[in-house]
Amino acid sequence: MINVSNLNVSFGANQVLHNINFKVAAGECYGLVGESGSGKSTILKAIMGLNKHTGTIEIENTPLVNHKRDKAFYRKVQMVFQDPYGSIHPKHSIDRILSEPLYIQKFTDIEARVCKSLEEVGLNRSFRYRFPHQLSGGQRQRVAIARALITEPQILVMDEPTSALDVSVQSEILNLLDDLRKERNLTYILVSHNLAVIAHMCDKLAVMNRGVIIEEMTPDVLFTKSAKAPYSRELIQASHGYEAVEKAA
Ligand SMILES: Nc1ncnc2c1ncn2[C@@H]1O[C@H](COP(=O)(O)OP(=O)(O)OP(=O)(O)O)[C@@H](O)[C@H]1O
Repeated sequence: MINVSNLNVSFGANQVLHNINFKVAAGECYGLVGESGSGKSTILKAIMGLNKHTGTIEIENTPLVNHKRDKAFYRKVQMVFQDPYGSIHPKHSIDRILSEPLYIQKFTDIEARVCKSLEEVGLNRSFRYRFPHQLSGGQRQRVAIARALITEPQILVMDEPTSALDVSVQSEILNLLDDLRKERNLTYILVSHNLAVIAHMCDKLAVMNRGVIIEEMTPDVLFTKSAKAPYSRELIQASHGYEAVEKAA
């Protein structure tokens, strides 16, 4: 479904991604973990065409050209950001926020789709007439997820989608994302610094350090502490998230 090969990104003389290679199968959740500054967000931004890059990014065996992304791309791939307050327009009603992508993609049954998408993320219809500042952080992230999914993309790319939320709300949103993936056979790429989140959500993960993928593994490697690379072992040892993983196991 997604095939990234020899991806390189530089900002001026500073090369921040070095030969990144990974594949994500349809219906899979692929995690990216690593310290702050390791290049996780830069990979997502390259996929979304938000920064210049070299190398190849293929979606369903079709290479994306340069860093430009067209309407057909956004029909297939959508992004959910860390901060729902920053990613949805603060002065637009929820109805307008959810309707806009439908108009852009030339859907006709807009009202029915808006109501259905609110229902799917656990918000009732009355939310249509509210504004972002009237919602809690968790409700705003539900709206951001509804907006990302309203045009029925196949792929969601997510950058720390729960880290701006209260701990009590984080698992609700993660469970919602997990359920939606299973219901719709969606493909996810999920960035998180929290190994417990990645272990809970992902089928496979890549450990990153300084713009390089150090090791790819399945979540059971986190549970069994059987990472191969010394850096991955250190990251797992150092992670509070890993303690949570151990407790949950
Ligand atoms: N627009 C930019 N201009 C210059 N340097 C940038 C830019 N965006 C990112 N970088 C640099 O690229 C490197 C990787 O950043 P990136 O945000 O991808 O890391 P990250 O792993 O997502 O970190 P975090 O977990 O803190 O979000 C960092 O050194 C960062 O300073």
